[in-house]
Amino acid sequence: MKIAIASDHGGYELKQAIISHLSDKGFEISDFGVDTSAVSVDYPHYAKKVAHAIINNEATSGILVCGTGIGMSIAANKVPGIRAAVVGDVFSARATKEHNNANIICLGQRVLGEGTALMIVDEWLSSDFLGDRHQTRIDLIEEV
Ligand SMILES: O=C(CO)[C@H](O)[C@H](O)[C@H](O)COP(=O)(O)O
Repeated sequence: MKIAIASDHGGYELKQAIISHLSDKGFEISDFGVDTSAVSVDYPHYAKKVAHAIINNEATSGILVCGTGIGMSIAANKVPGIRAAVVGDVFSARATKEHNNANIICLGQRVLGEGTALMIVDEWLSSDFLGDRHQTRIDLIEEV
């Protein structure tokens, strides 16, 4: 499983912690930046990079980190085929894979502690889409 990840300046430290955590577990990571929290950047550029990596099959799952996760999710969901979910708890992490087949999760460094964030990432990556009625609903989303 190849993971694409990016953050803005408001999510840099958590992005680095996630990269370290997932690298230790053997995941292949593509880091689309940023490389520092010291420079203010515009999160849509980074959401676009990860969303396109997913759509172009360069990665199977994407993780976006900003202050809240919200701006990243709004931007990523503009790309057709992207289902980006802001997640703040472990139950939702599992549900957004099982029910929504979210291909990107968005996390807020200014909202979440690092321990919770890493548990969310682990739960999402280890869960499976349930299909069936949930696929019907995803198909309806695509029609919207
Ligand atoms: O887009 C966001 C809010 O949904 C992110 O949290 C950004 O990281 C945040 O807006 C950045 O804010 P800053 O004041 O420019 O650091």
